[in-house]
Amino acid sequence: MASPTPNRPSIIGDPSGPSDPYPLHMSGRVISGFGRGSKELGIPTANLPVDDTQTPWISSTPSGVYFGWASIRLPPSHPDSPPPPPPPSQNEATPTPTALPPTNGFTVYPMVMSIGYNPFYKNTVRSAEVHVLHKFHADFYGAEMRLLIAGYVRKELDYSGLEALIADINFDCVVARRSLARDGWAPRGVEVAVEIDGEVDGEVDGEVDGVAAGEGGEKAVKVLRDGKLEADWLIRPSELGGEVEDAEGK
Ligand SMILES: Cc1cc2nc3c(=O)[nH]c(=O)nc-3n(C[C@H](O)[C@H](O)[C@H](O)COP(=O)(O)O)c2cc1C
Ligand SMILES: Nc1ncnc2c1ncn2[C@@H]1O[C@H](COP(=O)(O)OP(=O)(O)O)[C@@H](O)[C@H]1O
Repeated sequence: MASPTPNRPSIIGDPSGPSDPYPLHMSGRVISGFGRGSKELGIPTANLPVDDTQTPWISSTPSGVYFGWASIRLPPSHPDSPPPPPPPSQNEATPTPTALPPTNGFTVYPMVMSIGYNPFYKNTVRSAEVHVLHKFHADFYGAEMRLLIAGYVRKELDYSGLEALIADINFDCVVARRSLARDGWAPRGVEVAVEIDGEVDGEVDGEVDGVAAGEGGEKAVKVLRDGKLEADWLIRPSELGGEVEDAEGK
């Protein structure tokens, strides 16, 4: 049984971006798990159905921890739902050149996830569980979620205790944030925000809201607007349309 993994790198991959076979895609509506994430770990995870007819790569991918981007279409009733776009102005002939393309009600967040059997809990069914690196003010069961999985962090482990599992997951979150907060790993055509707790690539070169990164262990938010990673899958899915359903898919 494992203790928290010692001395592992806090940043993964070349600054230029993911390498083969990444990025991988996955999507579905958020379903319930065993209810342990929030209650036992303090780390909620949004589960997606594991279905190899929809997601052919999933049966051959190693169980373990992955990181990337989650795009979620929250229902209008959700407290974190983005405001609807303003109606087009009569006077505005062409959009301003800096305008970002519409995201069709989806918002893109950094995420870290586990695919596997959770050996600490000895699950018998393989699950895919996403911890979105964002503080939500309500659950979003039933919401449509799309994933762009950018890389692999580590294999899943059994642990000597809950504290060791939590410590490793918390470090996975650091790895995901630091790895994603680089233009080569950020989605193109959409603004994303990543909370970071130190310098990335030598300096925090995006817009920083709040305190300077790394000061006194406090976190800063790096806003990335110049991402290079092709991410149409997240923000302009071809089959978009239809009603945005409320929680639980109702
Ligand atoms: C980033 C991340 C890493 C994880 N690593 C492990 C692991 O190494 N071993 C393990 O048994 N479970 C691991 N888990 C799964 C948690 O045990 C799981 O999220 C928890 O059991 C909650 O499950 P539930 O949502 O079904 O209630 C990980 C989860 C996340 C989000
Ligand atoms: N940051 C977050 N990341 C993932 N899920 C979140 C987050 N914040 C709130 N949630 C909600 O919490 C649910 C997961 O809670 P959890 O206690 O792990 O239960 P379950 O076992 O049903 O997945 C998600 O389905 C989602 O609706």
